[in-house]
Amino acid sequence: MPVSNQRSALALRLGLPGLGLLLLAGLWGALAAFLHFDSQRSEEELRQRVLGAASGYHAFVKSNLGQLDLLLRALAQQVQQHGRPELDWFGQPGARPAGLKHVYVTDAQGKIVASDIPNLSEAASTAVDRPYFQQHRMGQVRGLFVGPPTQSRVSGEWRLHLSRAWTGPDGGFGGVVVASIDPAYLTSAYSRSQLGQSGLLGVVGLDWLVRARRSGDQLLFGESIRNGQLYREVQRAPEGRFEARSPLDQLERQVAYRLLPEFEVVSYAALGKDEFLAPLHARQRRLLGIGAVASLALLAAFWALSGVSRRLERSRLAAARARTLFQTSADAQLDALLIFEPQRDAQGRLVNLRCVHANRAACEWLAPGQASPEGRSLLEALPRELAAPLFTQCCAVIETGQPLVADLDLSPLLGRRLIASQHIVAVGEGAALSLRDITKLREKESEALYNARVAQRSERLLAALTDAVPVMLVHLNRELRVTFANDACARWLGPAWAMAEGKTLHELLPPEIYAARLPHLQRALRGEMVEFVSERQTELGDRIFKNSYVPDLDPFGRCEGVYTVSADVTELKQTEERLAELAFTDTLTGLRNRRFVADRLPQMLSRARRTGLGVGVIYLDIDRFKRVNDEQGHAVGDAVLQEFARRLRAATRLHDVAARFAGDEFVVLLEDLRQPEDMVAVAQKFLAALRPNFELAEGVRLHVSASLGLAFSASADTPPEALLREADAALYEAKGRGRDTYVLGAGGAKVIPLARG
Ligand SMILES: Nc1nc2c(ncn2[C@@H]2O[C@H](COP(=O)(O)OP(=O)(O)OP(=O)(O)O)[C@@H](O)[C@H]2O)c(=O)[nH]1
Repeated sequence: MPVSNQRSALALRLGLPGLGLLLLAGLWGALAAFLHFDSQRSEEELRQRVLGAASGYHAFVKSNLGQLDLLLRALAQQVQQHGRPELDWFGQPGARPAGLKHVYVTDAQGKIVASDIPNLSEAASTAVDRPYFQQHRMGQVRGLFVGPPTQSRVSGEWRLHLSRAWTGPDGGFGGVVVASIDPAYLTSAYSRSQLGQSGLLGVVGLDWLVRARRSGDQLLFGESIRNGQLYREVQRAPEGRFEARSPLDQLERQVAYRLLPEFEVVSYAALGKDEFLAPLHARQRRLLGIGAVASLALLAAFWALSGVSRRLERSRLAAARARTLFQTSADAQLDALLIFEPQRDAQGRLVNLRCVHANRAACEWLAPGQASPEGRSLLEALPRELAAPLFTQCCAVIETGQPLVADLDLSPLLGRRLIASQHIVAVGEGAALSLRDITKLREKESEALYNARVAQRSERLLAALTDAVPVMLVHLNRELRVTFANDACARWLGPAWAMAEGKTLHELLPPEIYAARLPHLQRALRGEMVEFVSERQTELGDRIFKNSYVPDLDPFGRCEGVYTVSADVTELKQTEERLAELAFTDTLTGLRNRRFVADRLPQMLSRARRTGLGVGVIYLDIDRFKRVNDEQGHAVGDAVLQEFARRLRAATRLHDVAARFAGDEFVVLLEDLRQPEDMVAVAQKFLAALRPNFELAEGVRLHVSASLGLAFSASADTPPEALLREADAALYEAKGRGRDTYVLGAGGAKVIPLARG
């Protein structure tokens, strides 16, 4: 990040909270100053108001006491001059001072000698016990004495006695003149509008008994305040101002007082501090509230502003990171990327495109060996043959907003093969061009196309082959569902197999055939190669098939299905059978041959064990056959052999075997013989069959005889060779006996029981 950006970010990060704190400090500083000033001003106003009130009250008290004093002076003078006072004028309107209740005069003994009190009782007509009388009689008071308030014995009302001594005719103490006033009158100057509810007006004597005191509606008389602050203040100065909490009502007041030395009283006025300063306090609370709300609002505003600034900063950082990331990743990617912004003329026509970004691949592909296109116009930065069509395409994309995808052959420009896939998309007001190297992709595509064609050809070939071969080819998946069946299946197994794909073998095969095939299929699905031969009826008749079940293994050796290959081996089997037949047949005579005897004789002996019947072997040899050959020729010899064979076969039962053993030797195998003698009848039958002359071709007429050796056995334990040897030995003996006869072999006859049951 550039250094200037870092500085401005730091300034923004620290500046906003700093500014907020500064504003807060300023706000609270101004508020504190104002509150302080306001408080000072209010307290000063309180002081001035108290002083004003005290001053006014002082004048009120002084004036009223002065008037009463004048009255008492006049009264005392009148008494002194005339012996008794004239009190009638007190009753005249305007003559009686306000607040004055009564006046009376006492003699030197305290007896009330004149009074405006009507019907004064005897008990009440003396003032000898009154403090003011005693004070005057003792000569302790020279002027007006403002006595402490007393409560009337008669009415119970409070009275304040203002008294003055009068001088008797002898120049001594003559008595006192007294004016009783309502002490409340002294506080009648109390103005609620000026003093409020907790203000105070009061007069206290220097005996520190309250003459009268009013606060709000509360009046108080005669209370001692010697322990109060006023007492201490008056000791210090005759007038002054102080602040104190009243012990009487516990209210804090600003008090101003002034001594009236001529009446020995102190007048004082006070204002309740809380009440007077209540508007100030309310204002202060209001202002503090406003200050708190303003602070909160300020804090909230700055918090929001810092939040916005932090978000802005984060966004700016994220944008810078994204820009760097974009630049790095764009340079790292293999695709070429260019971003253009449009440049328009005054009429809004798109006249040029300016490249605002080109990554490394773009520089290498589109402007090889030249300066980066960044910051330059498309038409200048890129080779003309490339720039002109690109300009047209980009303009079209910008104007229509439709992306454009096309292939771009950069081979001529680069001198090497490079096919690029070109994508142009509208980005903002401009366009982004990206190019991807798809040379290999295109090569692979054409290779794939070629391979697909080859594969199609191979597939067609395979289909032609599989359909042409006389083999049924089927592929089954693991669920034994047909995925492929060649045409041969439909030809042999019926039209259902033409659409066998997707069907299960269970659906396609008759139940008994399916049951027979299933074990083989299961073995093949386990990975085993299975081969077997089966016969079945097909559309082309009964056929024999050689079946091979080949497991379809994937590269990991897992069996995914089974290929079944069923080849029609009917002809092959028939050929095999024919060949087998030929192998067991003597070609000259058509009888069985020596190999057949060797194959069948052991089987007969095995059967003999189960049936309990015997097996017989008759060995026959044509007598003096050599002479026939020699005299008649070999062809006649063959004809003799053929005729001999014919007569032998005719005389042999169907299940017995007549075979030419070799040359002129024949063997007949007999089964189910009860005893050796049963063979004798057969031998005689043979000899009888030979007896008629042999009528041969070309008029040749011959008498042919044969010698027979007979052997018998009813035991499977008898080796076939031994039985043949025994028959051969018997034949040899028959030859020795002159030929044309038979001999029953002795060995077999002796050891084998001839008959059973
Ligand atoms: N024509 C013809 N002659 C054969 C064939 N096989 C063997 N021979 C002849 O059959 C004759 C058999 O003679 P032997 O059995 O040895 O003697 P034999 O003349 O029959 O006299 P005995 O058997 O002692 O009565 C030989 O001359 C053989 O050449 C054949 O296939 N065709």
